[in-house]
Amino acid sequence: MTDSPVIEVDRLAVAYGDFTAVRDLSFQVRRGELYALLGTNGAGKTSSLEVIEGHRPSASGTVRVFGESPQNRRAVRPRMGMMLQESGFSRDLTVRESVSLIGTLSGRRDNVDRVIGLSGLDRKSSTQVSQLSGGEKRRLDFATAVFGGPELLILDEPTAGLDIGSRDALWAAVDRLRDEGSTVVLTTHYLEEAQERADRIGLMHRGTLRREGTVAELTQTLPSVISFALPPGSPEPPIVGARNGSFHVETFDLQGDLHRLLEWAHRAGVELQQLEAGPTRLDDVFRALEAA
Ligand SMILES: Nc1ncnc2c1ncn2[C@@H]1O[C@H](COP(=O)(O)OP(=O)(O)OP(=O)(O)O)[C@@H](O)[C@H]1O
Repeated sequence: MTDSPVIEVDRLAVAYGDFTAVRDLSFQVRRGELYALLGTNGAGKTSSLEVIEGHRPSASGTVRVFGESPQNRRAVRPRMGMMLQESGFSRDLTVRESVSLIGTLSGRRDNVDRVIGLSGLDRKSSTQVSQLSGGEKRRLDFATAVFGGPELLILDEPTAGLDIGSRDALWAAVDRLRDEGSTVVLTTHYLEEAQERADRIGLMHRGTLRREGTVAELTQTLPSVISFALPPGSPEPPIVGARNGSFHVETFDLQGDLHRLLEWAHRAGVELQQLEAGPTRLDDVFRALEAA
């Protein structure tokens, strides 16, 4: 059944001793989508992903990956590539040996040199893991995750510590996998990456899912902002919201209010200084979540 979700999480709880890190978490990831699980520090994203990856048992609730329990390694592992926050590479192995070993363990097939090239590690192929920089280690993590073009790719803060060129290369490789039909689950603190790429977003805070939807659905719950200043002696503008001599207007009708303001300024011959207008960003949704 191609329409069944790739991941189904139903009332998941994750506990560390007496501490419940994740509570009543439910969400589904559909085939081919990029689902971003975002949240504040300690919200429970990695704990949840670890259950999905089969690395951690749940305290309660159910998780299904391709319809199987994630503990069923034999069924799930060949179909899932993972880029964890902490990799477990042996320090003595070279890049090439690491990709080859993890590739074999994944149960998928690929050309080791192709994967090394794709991850920008060509010149480090014979270097030991212990001699790689932090960013190079992340590239190696990525190489092993995408080995063999998995149907499901789990990326836990994939671009943390990567320079801009490495980020671009990583996203280009993810885009190629998505073109081939792969499903991606992403956590990141770079909200612009999620805003640009996610089909849907789940927002976690203190162990629970607080919001879920497309970027448009999440951002339309908060007003957009228009801000500007006026030269001394200017007439009153048609929209209200004065603050310290400048104007800061929150609106759910950005286009209409901006149109009225510009028309008024044109007719009154008033210069709108430092004019800024823009839709709500994911950052604002995030801040509202933390403040709640
Ligand atoms: N091994 C552990 N033992 C005890 N508590 C843990 C352990 N791992 C995580 N926690 C706690 O569980 C909570 C959730 O942690 P988790 O790493 O899942 O959060 P996160 O959303 O991935 O955070 P971040 O964005 O900071 O990486 C935190 O309060 C954390 O301190």
